[in-house]
Amino acid sequence: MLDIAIGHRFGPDGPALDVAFTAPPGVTALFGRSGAGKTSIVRAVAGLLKPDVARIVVGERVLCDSTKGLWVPVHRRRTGYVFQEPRLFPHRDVLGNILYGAPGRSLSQDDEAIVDMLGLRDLLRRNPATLSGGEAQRVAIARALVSRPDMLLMDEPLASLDSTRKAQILPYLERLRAEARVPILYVSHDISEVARLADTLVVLDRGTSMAAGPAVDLLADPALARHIGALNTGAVLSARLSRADAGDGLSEIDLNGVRMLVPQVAARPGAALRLRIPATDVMLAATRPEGLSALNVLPVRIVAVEDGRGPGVMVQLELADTTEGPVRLLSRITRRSARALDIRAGASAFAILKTVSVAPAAIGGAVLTPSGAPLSADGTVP
Ligand SMILES: Nc1ncnc2c1ncn2[C@@H]1O[C@H](COP(=O)(O)OP(=O)(O)OP(=O)(O)O)[C@@H](O)[C@H]1O
Repeated sequence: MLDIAIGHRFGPDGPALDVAFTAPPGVTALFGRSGAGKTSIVRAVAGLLKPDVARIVVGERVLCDSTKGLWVPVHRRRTGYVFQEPRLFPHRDVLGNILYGAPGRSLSQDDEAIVDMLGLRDLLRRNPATLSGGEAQRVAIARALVSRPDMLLMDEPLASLDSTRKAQILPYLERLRAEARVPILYVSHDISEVARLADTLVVLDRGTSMAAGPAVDLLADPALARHIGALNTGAVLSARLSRADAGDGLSEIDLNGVRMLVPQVAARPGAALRLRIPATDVMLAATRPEGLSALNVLPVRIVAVEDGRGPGVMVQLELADTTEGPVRLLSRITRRSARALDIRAGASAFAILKTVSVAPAAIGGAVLTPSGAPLSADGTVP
């Protein structure tokens, strides 16, 4: 459990930070535009920034409570910090970097498990200068974990990597989420990363926490689109792989009884998948369109229409033919189209999804290359 309340002002006329959220165990993503206050929160949790007023509790440990004058210094906080750049020590090999906080010690059994989880076994004697950006970042994560932190702070850990390296390291982070027993505070401005990794999402806007809650719910909340950004809003759905090879490089997935085609997924039938469908990739039609190249045309019911500030509206939809629980999507269309199609709550319509609109990098639980091709077993792009 993570309990954070921070009030701070950077100088008399400087920007203010006023955030409060509680997060269950797992990955909590801090998401917001540049200057929203993400790094300041992480620095306050680490003990590097002393807010004017704050109460920060990690699990059972109170790290800071300004009403009681309680302030645990940085070196006693037991937080592991991973920065955007790996910041490895160039004069030590990988093993020396991993054990930096424990000089003279060798890898314990638990450390060995961390090394294996992050795929570093064959790199232990390498000089950091010879590592790829993704490998170096995995070493930085191992170094943070080996110090046995109560909490892992990751500030844009993938931001300096290109999309191929990102795709390679994401499965390790998914493993970390599953296996690390510590809460993870994860800063990112990449919504597909957030959709893939976050259990809890905290949406920040100009120093204020606008919303905090389950990532799946918030990412699909039409009312939050103005803070998340229309381009970033989209449904995050759980699906099962029904046919890995549905021909033509496609797989068939099952969304509570509704079948959908996506770029081929490298997993066994029945595998659980996490799917992100950006609102801007969902079109609407009042009648079933004919002669369309899109493979996924799905009958839907309109749940809500949320007016934005610009020319667009955010439409919340529910798939009509589900056999189990409801499946909700979002569609962003222009206000003009909404009027022309008479889109209003309760009406029926058809949602049109192009297969390519299911971004491969946004599919969790299976590893795909940017082209949609499956990764080879060792995580490299074939
Ligand atoms: N030490 C400081 N003195 C003055 N202003 C600061 C200081 N640290 C941060 N700020 C300001 O506080 C605001 C929040 O900064 P912060 O770095 O937390 O944002 P962020 O969401 O992490 O942004 P980015 O995505 O660009 O890293 C910004 O306006 C920043 O300029």
